[in-house]
Amino acid sequence: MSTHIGANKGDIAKTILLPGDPLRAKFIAETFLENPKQYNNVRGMLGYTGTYKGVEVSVQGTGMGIPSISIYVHELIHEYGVKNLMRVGSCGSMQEHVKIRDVILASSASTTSSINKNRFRGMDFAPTASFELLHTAYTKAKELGVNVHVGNVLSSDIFYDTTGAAKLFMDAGTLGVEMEAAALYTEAALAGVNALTLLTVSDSLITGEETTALERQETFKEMMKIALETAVAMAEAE
Ligand SMILES: O=P(O)(O)O[C@H]1O[C@H](CO)[C@@H](O)[C@H]1O
Ligand SMILES: O=c1cc[nH]c(=O)[nH]1
Repeated sequence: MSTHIGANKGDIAKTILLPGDPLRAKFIAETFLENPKQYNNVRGMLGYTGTYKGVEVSVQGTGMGIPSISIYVHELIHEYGVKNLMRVGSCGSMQEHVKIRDVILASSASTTSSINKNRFRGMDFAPTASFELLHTAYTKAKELGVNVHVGNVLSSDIFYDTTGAAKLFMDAGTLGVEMEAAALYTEAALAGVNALTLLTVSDSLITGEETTALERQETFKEMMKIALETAVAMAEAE
């Protein structure tokens, strides 16, 4: 096992879905995977491996925020050899044309976190999605008829942000706000593996609308299907 994941080498698939919420990991495993086996319960951060359309896929909760996802992604890549990492999360819309229940594919992620400033000695690294995963996921989203947007998101360190930072990023066309994509992209880039963030819009910073828990579960299914179909396409392309 690694420090935070109680799996043996070989227990975790090459391609993984990463929801922030460990119960979303359980839901994905139980709803979509054949023969899901739970490989992790350390800190209640559930992880499972099963198959989807014959392709081995894992799903691992990552918790909320950059420090938490950074730990899981680092161990998944460096201790378990994971190569394709797809975050499946929720976000707040920052643009009028991005509606509740739409899906965003984050081509890039700005951040209010200082983590990359520290890593890159005060210089700005641009956390970017893998083109192959992004292109494949966009194609699958269109095939599934999902209302999808592609663009920049903001990975914020503060959920209840009263600093006014959100407005600066909105004015620059940022599509939505969440809390992890910039870290996922940076960890993946440093290791030379593929990463993508898919987000379902759960609320709007513009209108104040929110989805109910049930609505969120149902509409999150579209994002989950896009990610799983992308996993199959990546396996077929090998
Ligand atoms: O739904 P998840 O994947 O947790 O993502 C979003 O929800 C959490 C905040 O409620 C943060 O983790 C944010 O990034
Ligand atoms: O980080 C998040 C996630 C969902 N909605 C938000 O407004 N922020």
